[in-house]
Amino acid sequence: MSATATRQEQEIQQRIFADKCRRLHNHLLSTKALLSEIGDYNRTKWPVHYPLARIARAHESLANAGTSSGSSGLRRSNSMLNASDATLVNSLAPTPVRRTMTTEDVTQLAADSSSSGSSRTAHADATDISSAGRLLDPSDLSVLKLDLRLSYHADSDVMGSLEESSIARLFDERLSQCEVHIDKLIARVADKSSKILVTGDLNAGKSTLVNALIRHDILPFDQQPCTMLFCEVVDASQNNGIEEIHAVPDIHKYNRLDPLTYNVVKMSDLEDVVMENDEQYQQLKIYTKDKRSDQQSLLHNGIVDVALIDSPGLNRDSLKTTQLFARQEEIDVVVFVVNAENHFTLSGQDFLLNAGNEKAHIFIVVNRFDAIRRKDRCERMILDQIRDLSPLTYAERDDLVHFVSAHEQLAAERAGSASSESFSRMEKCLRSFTLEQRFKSKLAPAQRYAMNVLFDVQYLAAENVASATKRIQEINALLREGMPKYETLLQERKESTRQAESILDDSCIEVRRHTTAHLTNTTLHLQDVAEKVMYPGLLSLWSYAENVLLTMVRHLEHEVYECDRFACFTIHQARNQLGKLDDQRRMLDLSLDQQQQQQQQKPSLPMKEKMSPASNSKDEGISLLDGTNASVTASQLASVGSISNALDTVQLELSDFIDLDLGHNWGTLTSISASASLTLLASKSMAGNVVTLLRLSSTMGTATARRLMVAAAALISLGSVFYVVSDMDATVRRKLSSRVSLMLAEEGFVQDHAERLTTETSRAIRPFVWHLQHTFQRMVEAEEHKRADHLRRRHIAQDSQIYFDELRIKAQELANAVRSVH
Ligand SMILES: Nc1nc2c(ncn2[C@@H]2O[C@H](COP(=O)(O)OP(=O)(O)OP(=O)(O)O)[C@@H](O)[C@H]2O)c(=O)[nH]1
Repeated sequence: MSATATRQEQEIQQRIFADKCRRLHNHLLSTKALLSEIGDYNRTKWPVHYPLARIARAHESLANAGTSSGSSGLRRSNSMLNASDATLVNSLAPTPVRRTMTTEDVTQLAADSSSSGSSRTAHADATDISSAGRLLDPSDLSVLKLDLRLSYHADSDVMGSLEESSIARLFDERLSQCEVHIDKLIARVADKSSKILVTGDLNAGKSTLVNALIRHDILPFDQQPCTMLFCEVVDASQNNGIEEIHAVPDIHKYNRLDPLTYNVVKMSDLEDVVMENDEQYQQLKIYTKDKRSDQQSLLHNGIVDVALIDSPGLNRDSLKTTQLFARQEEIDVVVFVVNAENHFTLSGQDFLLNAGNEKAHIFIVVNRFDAIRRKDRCERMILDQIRDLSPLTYAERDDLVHFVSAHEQLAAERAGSASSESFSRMEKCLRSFTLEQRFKSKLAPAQRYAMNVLFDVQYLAAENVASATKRIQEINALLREGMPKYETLLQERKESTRQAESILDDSCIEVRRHTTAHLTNTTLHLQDVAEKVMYPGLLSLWSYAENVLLTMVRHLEHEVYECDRFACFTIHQARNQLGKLDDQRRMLDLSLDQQQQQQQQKPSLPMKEKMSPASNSKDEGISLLDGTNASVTASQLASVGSISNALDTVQLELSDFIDLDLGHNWGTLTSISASASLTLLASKSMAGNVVTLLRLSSTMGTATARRLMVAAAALISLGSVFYVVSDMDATVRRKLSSRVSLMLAEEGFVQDHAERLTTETSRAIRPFVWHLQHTFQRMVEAEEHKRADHLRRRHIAQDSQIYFDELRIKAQELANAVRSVH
């Protein structure tokens, strides 16, 4: 193939690659937007349900399996792996990019979530969690898994104590981390250059390898750990062809054109800076020249700018290791250097697993192979490890796993002899992996990460559809079960209110009826009362009249008091009846509460007890129905004093003592005045009698007859006077009783008291009716509030069900689009 054809071929390849970059870039942006949207939804609408309980069960089953097999936890050491480590590593292996979740998967998931301990779960559980309490659930979640370093027990309260909101917060943080990482991936996809990170355990020969790759003894190497900071080696063409070393304190601020952002280090000082760096510099930027041609050199290759980054050894210290873990996110190719004498240490395994979240392919260089006596055995053992740690790398081991000696290569270079075959092949493969298979080295990691994120989103979306469906079913059941209770409550409220009003009305009517009848009867029979007063004689007539009056007043007072007592009794009875209604209400309240408790099946009884009606202040009205403070005494109702006051105005008058109208007791008069004629007896008044006699005498002719008549008239007058005097006590009683009756009638005595006692009765009973109505109202409102809350929660669950179902489809479509970039 001619040079022009090659160049044209390269240009076509570049354009195809650029198109893939653009498409992947867009898909990454969409994935990030999706995560951001989920974060918003998680924060504001529906705390995303996370399948913790399932993970806990998985952890427990793994722990049990671990106990029986005697496997140990993760240990950080340089020792070779033993058999149990290999088992563990197997369980830690990262997931390959998984197929998109189908509708059947979601259905299965929904079924799983509603039936705990399903076979699928049990199967996944047994292999998903590490025995170190670290959450690893590769069959379900990878990128969005929450690393809750807890020692779980499915039957312990740990899961319960992790509030939904706490999980949602942790999940939100995880989403944010993923968004940040996707930003880095976007930047990496957009970056035209390729970054190769050379990493591995301490003293694996990383620096020696970099030197060998650039054919330049530039990086210091030593038997002792020596690389203390990241050293990025790039072609001097990126620095106007000038070989220079920039020591950079802050890599984010580094600008080659701004000398303030770095210090230039002399080549002679490089070793000191690399070995003695005490956190002064974050990175060295080494611009160097590779004398070889574009076809041979990795740094200047005619296709992309390449940076080789030498890093401090993995197990140098935790800070450096953490930096390295963070750093590998922004590089395209990981060249993992393994010391052939040590194989993969646990630190190396950890790093590879972490990197495996997005990099399916890792370029592995097994260095110091010259020092190995039984090379085939070493090769076999290391490949076995790789198979477990990075299956896709193992699958392409011919291109991606190389057994070399960097030291020998450098020696050959110094001696001017040819490179070893193994090293040349390794270089060729690395060049191909970095330059020609740029999709695999640069885009595939981003694609893989996005696919894993989108699979996790689909998984969680399906989990949440199932969870929302379950919640809707639960709420529907609550609403269904609650409806008869609510209707009963409404019915009870209506009936009780009707009964309470009826008790009040009946009581008032009864008190009014009784008071009216009783006091009317009393006023009609006042004279009978007066008759009980002893008459002391004519001389004490005045005080007798006073006594009569007082006795009547006392009697009236007493009868009013009796009416009051009747009212009290009626009120008491009404309260008892209302109390019974309130007892029924409380029983109803209690039964509703108990049913609710049973429905909720919450063990937090103390809280519930506080809420129960028996101890709840909401029933403060109960006290109104009990005890002495509630009893109504007659004195509270009766205003008998007002009767005496009213009758105080009754003054004794002369007419109270003399009654000239004798008709009312003529029989008495005839016994005293026997001489009166029958005609006269029929007369109605004293004056009329006398006048009649005088008229009769004038009509009689004889003087004797006239005398007789005069005498008779005089006798009658005398008899009448005698009668009046002798009947004076009866007159007093009669006159006073009628005067008092009249006055009471005028004053509206009976009506006033009937009205007063009716009002008082109503006033005394009404609060109890109100209390009953009020407490019923509160119960109804509480029930309605509960129902409204259920409806609100159901609405949210329904929205979420739709949202997560759409999200699942969206993630599925996006995953398909990401997958199509190849
Ligand atoms: N036998 C042998 N020795 C090697 C090889 N490569 C490197 N070494 C030696 O191993 C020691 C460590 O080499 P370095 O290149 O400093 O190793 P490193 O991984 O960069 O070390 P740190 O940066 O300190 O982690 C040196 O003494 C090298 O000479 C090799 O292929 N074969």
